[in-house]
Amino acid sequence: MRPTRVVVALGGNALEDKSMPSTAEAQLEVVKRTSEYIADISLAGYEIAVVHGNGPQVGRILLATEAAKDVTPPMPFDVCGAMSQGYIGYHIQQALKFALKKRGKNIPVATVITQVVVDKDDEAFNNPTKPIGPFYTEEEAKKLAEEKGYVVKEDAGRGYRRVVPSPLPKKIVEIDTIKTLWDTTIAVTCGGGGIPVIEKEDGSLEGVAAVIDKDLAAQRLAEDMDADILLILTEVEKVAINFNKPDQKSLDHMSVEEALKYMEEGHFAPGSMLPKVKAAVNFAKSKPGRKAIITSLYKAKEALDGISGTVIEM
Ligand SMILES: Nc1ncnc2c1ncn2[C@@H]1O[C@H](COP(=O)(O)OP(=O)(O)O)[C@@H](O)[C@H]1O
Ligand SMILES: NC(=O)OP(=O)(O)O
Repeated sequence: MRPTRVVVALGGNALEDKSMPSTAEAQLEVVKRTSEYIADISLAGYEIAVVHGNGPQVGRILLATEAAKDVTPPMPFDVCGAMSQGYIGYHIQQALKFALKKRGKNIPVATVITQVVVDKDDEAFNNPTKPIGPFYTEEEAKKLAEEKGYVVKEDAGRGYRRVVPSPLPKKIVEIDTIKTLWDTTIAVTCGGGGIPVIEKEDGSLEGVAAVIDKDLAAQRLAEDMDADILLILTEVEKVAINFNKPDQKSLDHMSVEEALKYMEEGHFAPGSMLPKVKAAVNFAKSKPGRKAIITSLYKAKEALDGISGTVIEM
């Protein structure tokens, strides 16, 4: 029997600690901590690939390149996405390799700079929803909207952020490379949801200004790799209904049918929990036996052991 295949999607708290400065050095410290949890999953015998977010990081790269426009030409949006995959992947490679080594496991870890095809007519291009970069006050946000033409939105009660289009992931361009690597290597792939590209009539690809949701890209990857489990790691141990209300109730399990009903009732915030539940539902119903788990990074191993997290299955 082949080992259980798990696609791990890492949320923002796996890369950043809000109490630390938003520097590359601080990110590496957090990634070292995160890698201990991922290495434990690998040590337990699961075959894994790692997907990560990039909202704060790609936003900061864009700000830096805009701010430096008088000294060097600004980088296009898709290139900023590629840069975010590169430096986050580098940190994961370094930290995860070491965490595995400490556990006596000599497994290669490699980042695949990944392009993901989106539909050029995706309606997301007319309705930006994906928050990127830092948080702003309402006043700062209004000023940025006026001066730079940013679209800004309130982000789940946490402040204002720039939002960009987030089209659906259709096809992972480098999937054959990921399949080739799978048996020998932990691939860090589809970072930041993948660099969004559109297919042109002549078959060539062109990068576009957008950020794909990494949980939906992880779902695409999990299906393409015939994974058994999509493990979505975030800040909360379990998904809740009536979230942040006096009658909040954490869930150990949701059938696909229940999840769809809760979605319709508005229990999951758009831009945070909703895409995770959508990705989980899509994966769970894509083939019998597949399941998704949403839990915190710190409970990841326990969730795989069946004693934590919210399981979503048919
Ligand atoms: N129904 C819900 N149950 C649990 N958490 C929820 C719910 N609705 C919104 N959330 C919020 O969603 C957050 C996860 O989304 P987000 O921080 O955007 O993800 P990521 O970990 O990928 O960066 C949780 O930490 C929680 O604050
Ligand atoms: N690309 C993406 O989904 O990033 P975040 O998880 O940081 O929002």
